[in-house]
Amino acid sequence: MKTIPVTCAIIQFGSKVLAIQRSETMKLPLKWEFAGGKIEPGESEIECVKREIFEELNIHIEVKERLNPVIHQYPDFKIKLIPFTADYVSGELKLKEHSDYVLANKQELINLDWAEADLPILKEYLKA
Ligand SMILES: Nc1nc2c([nH]c(=O)n2[C@H]2C[C@H](O)[C@@H](COP(=O)(O)OP(=O)(O)OP(=O)(O)O)O2)c(=O)[nH]1
Repeated sequence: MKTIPVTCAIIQFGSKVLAIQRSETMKLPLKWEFAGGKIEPGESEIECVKREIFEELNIHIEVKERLNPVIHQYPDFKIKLIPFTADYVSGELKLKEHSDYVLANKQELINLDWAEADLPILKEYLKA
């Protein structure tokens, strides 16, 4: 099965972190994730994550650090999820596709019902 490359951003708003919830009609319905999406042909990882964040959330970010990618096999597809930490820069946050969001303290994040591929990323981020 082919591995789909996906970027995502752990976006920091001061001491808070943004998590977003997938809608009922998306794959992995109602799971929480970091905003991002599939890399398009010819696009760099950083171009991808910035584009996806603007498309999904209407905000601009400054990308900070690349964390370790996670390869995860779901029952019917496989992804390589490439995470970045980022800081919010500008724009009014508007959800274009997702059903909900939270701005949480680091310790609160673990209580959400995450997409499985995100759990190792969250653990790495919380250790730092
Ligand atoms: N954006 C994002 N996707 C994630 C995360 N964790 C995780 O398992 N995924 C999965 C969900 C999707 O199947 C895929 C990301 O692609 P996408 O967001 O463009 O996918 P989608 O379901 O909206 O689009 P599609 O497959 O219907 O074309 O990776 C995450 O933290 N962020």
